[in-house]
Amino acid sequence: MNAMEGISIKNVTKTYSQRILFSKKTFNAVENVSLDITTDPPEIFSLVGESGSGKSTLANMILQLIKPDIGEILLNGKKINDFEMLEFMKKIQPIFQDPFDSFDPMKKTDLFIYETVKNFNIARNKDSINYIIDQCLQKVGLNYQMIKGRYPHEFSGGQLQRIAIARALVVKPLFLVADEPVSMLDASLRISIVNLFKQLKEKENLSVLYITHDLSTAYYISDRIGVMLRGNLVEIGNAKEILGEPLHPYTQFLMKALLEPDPDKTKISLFDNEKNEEKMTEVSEYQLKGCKYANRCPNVKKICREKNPEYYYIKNRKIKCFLYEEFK
Ligand SMILES: Nc1ncnc2c1ncn2[C@@H]1O[C@H](COP(=O)(O)OP(=O)(O)OP(=O)(O)O)[C@@H](O)[C@H]1O
Repeated sequence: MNAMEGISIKNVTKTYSQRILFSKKTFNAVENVSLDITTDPPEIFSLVGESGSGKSTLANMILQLIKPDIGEILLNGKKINDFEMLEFMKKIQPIFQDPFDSFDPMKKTDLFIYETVKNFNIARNKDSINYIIDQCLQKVGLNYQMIKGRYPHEFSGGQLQRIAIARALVVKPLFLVADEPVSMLDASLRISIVNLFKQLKEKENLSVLYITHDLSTAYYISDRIGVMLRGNLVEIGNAKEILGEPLHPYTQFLMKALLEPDPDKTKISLFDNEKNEEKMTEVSEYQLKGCKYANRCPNVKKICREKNPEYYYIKNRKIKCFLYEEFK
C-alpha cells in the first residue's frame, strides 16, 4: 500500500517547563496528538482553540522549527527530519501572522522574491524568474508591475500578506502552514485573504493548515477542523458538521464565545485578569490528570477528573469526551 500523500502526525508530544511565581511547572503543550492531513486530494484543515492551547507548538513541529519529545511527523510517508531542509521547504511553506516578518524591510519586495526563486534553484535566467514571480503574484490577485521597485512598508498589511503568499508559491509547495495569517489584518480584509486559501486549494491543489482563533473564517474555508484544548485535539471532523452542531462541551463553549457580544462573559480565566493568574490557570489546566476541561465543564463527571478520555467515534467525528462513552 502506498504511504498517505500528506502529513501524518503520529502520537506527538512536546513538553515544556515554565517558572510561575516561585515554582517550576512541567506540562505537555502538545500531548499525544495524531492527525493526518492529505495533500492528494488537497484539503484545508483548521486548527482552532483558545490562546495557549498548543496550536503554534504543533505547527512549529510540522515546520521542523522544534522537535517533538515523543512521536514523529511524516511527510508522504518519510520522516520530516530526514528531509534535506531545501527539499522540505519546497514542500511545506509557512505563512506568518505578521506579513512584515516575511520580508526584509530594507529590500524591495520584488528583489526579495527574485532571490527566493534563485536560492531555491527554481529558475536561472532573469526572464524566466520574472515570469515565475508574475505568475505567482497573479495567483494571489496581483502582478509584477504592482510590486516592482516597492518596499514592504509601501504596502498595506493585506497586500503584503498576498505578496508573502505569492513568495511561498514560487517554490511550488504542497502544503502551507498558516499560523493566524489574518489576525493582524483589518476585519474587512480577513475574508479576502482566507478566501485566497480556498482558491489556492481549488486551483493549485494546495493543502493548508490554517491556525486560528476565529471560528467564522474557519467555518467558511475548512474541509475539516480540529479543536485543540490544552495540548489535546478534543474534536476532529468535518468543519461544517462540527461548527454546525458542536458535541464536545469545549467546542460548544468556543461557539458560545463567538456569538457572545460581551467578551467578559466568556473570559477564559477562572480568576481575575491578572497575568500570573491567567498563566496559572492555563498551566494548571495543562497539568490536570483527567480531561483538561474538567474544571470548566458544565457536564463534568467524576471520571473526567480521574482519566483523560480516549476518542469516541460518532459518524465521521472523533470526540475526546466521556459524555460519548457509549459510542466506543
Ligand atoms: N518555548 C516555550 N517554553 C515554555 N513554554 C512554552 C514555550 N512555547 C510555548 N509554551 C507554552 O505552551 C503552551 C502552548 O503554547 P502555543 O503557543 O503553542 O499555544 P497557541 O494555542 O498557539 O496560543 P496562541 O494562539 O496564543 O499562539 C502555552 O502555555 C505557552 O505558554
